[in-house]
Amino acid sequence: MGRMLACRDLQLTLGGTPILRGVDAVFEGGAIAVVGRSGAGKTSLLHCLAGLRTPTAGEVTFDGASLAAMSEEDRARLRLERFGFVFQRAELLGELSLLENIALPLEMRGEPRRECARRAAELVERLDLSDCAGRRPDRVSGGQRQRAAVARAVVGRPAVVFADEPTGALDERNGRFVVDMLLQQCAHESAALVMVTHDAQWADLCDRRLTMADGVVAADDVSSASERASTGPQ
Ligand SMILES: Nc1ncnc2c1ncn2[C@@H]1O[C@H](COP(=O)(O)OP(=O)(O)OP(=O)(O)O)[C@@H](O)[C@H]1O
Repeated sequence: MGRMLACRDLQLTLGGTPILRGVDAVFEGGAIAVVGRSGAGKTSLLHCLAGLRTPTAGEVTFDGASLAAMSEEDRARLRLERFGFVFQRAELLGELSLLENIALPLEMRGEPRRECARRAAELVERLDLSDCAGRRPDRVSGGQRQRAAVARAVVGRPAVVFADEPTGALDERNGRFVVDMLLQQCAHESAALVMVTHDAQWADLCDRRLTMADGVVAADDVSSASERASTGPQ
């Protein structure tokens, strides 16, 4: 895989305060954890990479194209068609069932109804949501909501899934289940995963760990999970 997503000398200043102070990184696929202390700039980096926020200086490119050079409409299309998102709280639409929420990105793209329904049903099955797919988000557990958010993020076969503290609202057991599902589904759909987390145990499950400190990349390591995988069984 080539240089799918990259940023060069990325800077973000908000209200006169430098938040990102020159971030260089290349994301070529696999699962990347973005870690670091509170306030280090993890969420700000994720928002810039995903085209949700315009950096003050520097550049983000996706498949070689600069996000800043695109019109807002083209960036919105990029987010809808090539990116998937999972936030700390699932942010599902309360008036729709889980199944309808999962199908929504495909419907917004104007895909045929039958295909939307087929694909959403496939994700419901894969994420073990069959029992509650017809219910609204306020009638299911936090773990089920977050699994539906994972399904919605991958339903459109994105190139990159951005997850910001996807387990923040869950207990450890449900958190582990959601991270496992997220990793599994991204691998299944060949999507890269960029996951902001403060939790070292989730970062260890990723292939790579980008450590942010004070608005810059302090370390960029291959994580132990990936080293174990490449070493193979002894
Ligand atoms: N709109 C804003 N205006 C001014 N400062 C902001 C704004 N948004 C965020 N910040 C500051 O930018 C810094 C980085 O925030 P960011 O949310 O990117 O960090 P983070 O590493 O994700 O933190 P956390 O782990 O607590 O979520 C923080 O010091 C935050 O207070």
